[in-house]
Amino acid sequence: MAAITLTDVTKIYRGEIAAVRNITLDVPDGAFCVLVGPTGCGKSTLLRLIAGAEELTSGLIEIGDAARQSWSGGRADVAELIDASALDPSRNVYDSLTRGLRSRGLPKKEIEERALRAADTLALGSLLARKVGRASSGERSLLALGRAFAHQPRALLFDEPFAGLDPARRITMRRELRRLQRTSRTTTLYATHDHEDGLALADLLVVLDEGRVLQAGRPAEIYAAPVTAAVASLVGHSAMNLLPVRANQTGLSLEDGTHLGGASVMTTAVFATLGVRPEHLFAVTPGWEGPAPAATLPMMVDEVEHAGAVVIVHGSVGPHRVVARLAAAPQVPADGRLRLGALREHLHMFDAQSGARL
Ligand SMILES: Nc1ncnc2c1ncn2[C@@H]1O[C@H](COP(=O)(O)OP(=O)(O)OP(=O)(O)O)[C@@H](O)[C@H]1O
Repeated sequence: MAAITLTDVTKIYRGEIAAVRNITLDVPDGAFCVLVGPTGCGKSTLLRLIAGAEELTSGLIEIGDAARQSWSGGRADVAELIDASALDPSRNVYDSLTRGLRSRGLPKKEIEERALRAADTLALGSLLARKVGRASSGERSLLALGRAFAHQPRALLFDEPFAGLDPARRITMRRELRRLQRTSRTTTLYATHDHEDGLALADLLVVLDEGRVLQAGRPAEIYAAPVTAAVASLVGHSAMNLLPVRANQTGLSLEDGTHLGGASVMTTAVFATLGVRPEHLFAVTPGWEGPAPAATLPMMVDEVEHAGAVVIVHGSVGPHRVVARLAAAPQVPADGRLRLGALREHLHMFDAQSGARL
């Protein structure tokens, strides 16, 4: 297998659209790297550059001992870009699984062995004679995975591979992919909008925006200490609540003067952005006996949504929208006012101007 090293990689389309800007990144051999970021942040372009399907504007891409400074065409045995929607619907599943192997001229017996092993692992054995066009979208996603791992390239590149699947199927496929990747130790890059995918799958999580890397590291580190307010809003089960505050020794207050507590949070007076994740808020109801909150948000509740194991409460704190994910439905008084608390270790402070973590 192979490590992937990007040095100062830039892609500018038509001389003006900077899709990828000066990206330097090391993906260790055998790692599962997830690229997350909003639409248009450059995820697909980066994968296509690594696959050799796009010409680099500048920089260097190394995959093991194969390096690319200018475009010379991708080599599927080096880095293969997997796309379930690109499967030919008129082929049968077996043909589809083996196509890339045949074009590489591998011996017939090895092709058969690899294909049957992949079909067996993914429970596709009973579908081998079926036309791809007659397979369900979940089966096609499995087939795309099977092809990817049967080919055994040095690196695998996935671009939103499970985008069309229902949530339950998505989670199963995600687990399947992670299992196959762990077994084969194939260096994998996986692009997604879904930050939960990133948190669940990645050894290395890379947060992109506007063609740049905002932060790269272990998912748990990025979740616990996002380097900027922008990263905080891009990584988590849902976006972090961000509130502009004035902070000093006496605590945190909103621009309308509402005091939020937080006396020991900042020692110097600053204009800042307070960040707190929805899942880190709790309802401080009368008779509350849990830990004392370091800061409290007086919320005017406008919607309580029951979402299975959690309850999602929507409302506003001053003029700002706030969301809380609570373990149980809170008792909201008739006036709609609910005090939400957060512990010190769950309060994130960012510079109001630059967004940098304070
Ligand atoms: N062939 C192209 N020609 C011109 N501009 C392009 C081309 N491909 C992508 N872009 C632009 O480059 C930027 C990055 O696009 P890219 O598709 O890489 O983003 P993305 O993060 O994968 O988005 P999405 O999540 O929507 O797939 C966008 O502004 C896009 O419009």
